Amino acid sequence: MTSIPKNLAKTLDKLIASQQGLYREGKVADYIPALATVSPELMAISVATLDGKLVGAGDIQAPFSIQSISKVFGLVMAMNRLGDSLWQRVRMEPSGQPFNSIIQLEWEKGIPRNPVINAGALLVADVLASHYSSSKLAFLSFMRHLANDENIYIDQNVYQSELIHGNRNAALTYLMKSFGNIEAEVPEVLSHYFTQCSISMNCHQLAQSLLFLANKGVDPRTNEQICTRQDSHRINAILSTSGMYDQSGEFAFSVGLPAKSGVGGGIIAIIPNYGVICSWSPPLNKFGNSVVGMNLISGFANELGLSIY
Ligand SMILES: NC(=O)CC[C@H](N)C(=O)O
Repeated sequence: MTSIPKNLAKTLDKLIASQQGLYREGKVADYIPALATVSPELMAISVATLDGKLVGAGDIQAPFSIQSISKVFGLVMAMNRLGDSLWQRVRMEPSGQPFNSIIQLEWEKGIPRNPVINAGALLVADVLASHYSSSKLAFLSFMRHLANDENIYIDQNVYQSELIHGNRNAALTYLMKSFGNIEAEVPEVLSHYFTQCSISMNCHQLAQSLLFLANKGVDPRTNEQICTRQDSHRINAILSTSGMYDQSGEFAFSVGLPAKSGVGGGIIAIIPNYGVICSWSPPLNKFGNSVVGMNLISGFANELGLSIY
């Protein structure tokens, strides 16, 4: 069991100070033009613990586009709805390819490698779109419930930008549909997926929302079972092997925590039986992971010796 440092706030302040200027090593995502308008200099880190501490440093109140971090929440909803039959439509293997790659999907007959690359998340979006009468509303309600904040919103500017520039995601979904692995109409699936990616949240909200994954599926603030214990272990396993895309091996090697990144520059990392870290800094490396965000999480994890391996 990890020992909680008394001076958590000081540790986080020092980490933020150590990263000044390093955002220049990355590049803010611009394939979704609305994301390119965010200041590259913003950065934040939050840590939420199972015993109710919430500590942060930097721009912790600034909302950002959660992008692929939303894939974790979508997966929880789909696992709760479908149970084990979900795994007949999507696998749980690392892809060894960029997050939006198409090439593997045809070889593997429209079955995505895992639910956190785009193909897999679009498959999950199809599950939600076909099993909820209003999946977008259900998703937003789920996020508001977990964050305990009714003000969490969908950034319409980002949504429109994704819709206009979403040809690759459309191609992935049509390809899966051609193999019979998509039930709803493709535009409906895309609309759900872009909606969940366009949700804005800050580091404090994201860290708190994911505490259940560090606590065997139970939200420690309310004792509510958000997913089964087995599913929380499975999700953490998928995040460990695939959550940082084609840099997941390096992240496991150097940090050793289940994690998920998004092209908005956010990263969440689960510390089992302890809490959740969320970091944010918009400039990304070539894998689509935040440069400074990774430094912040690895700095914290290494200082406290948090690797699960
Ligand atoms: N890695 C990501 O955050 C990708 C999400 C983004 N909405 C996309 O589909 O390309």
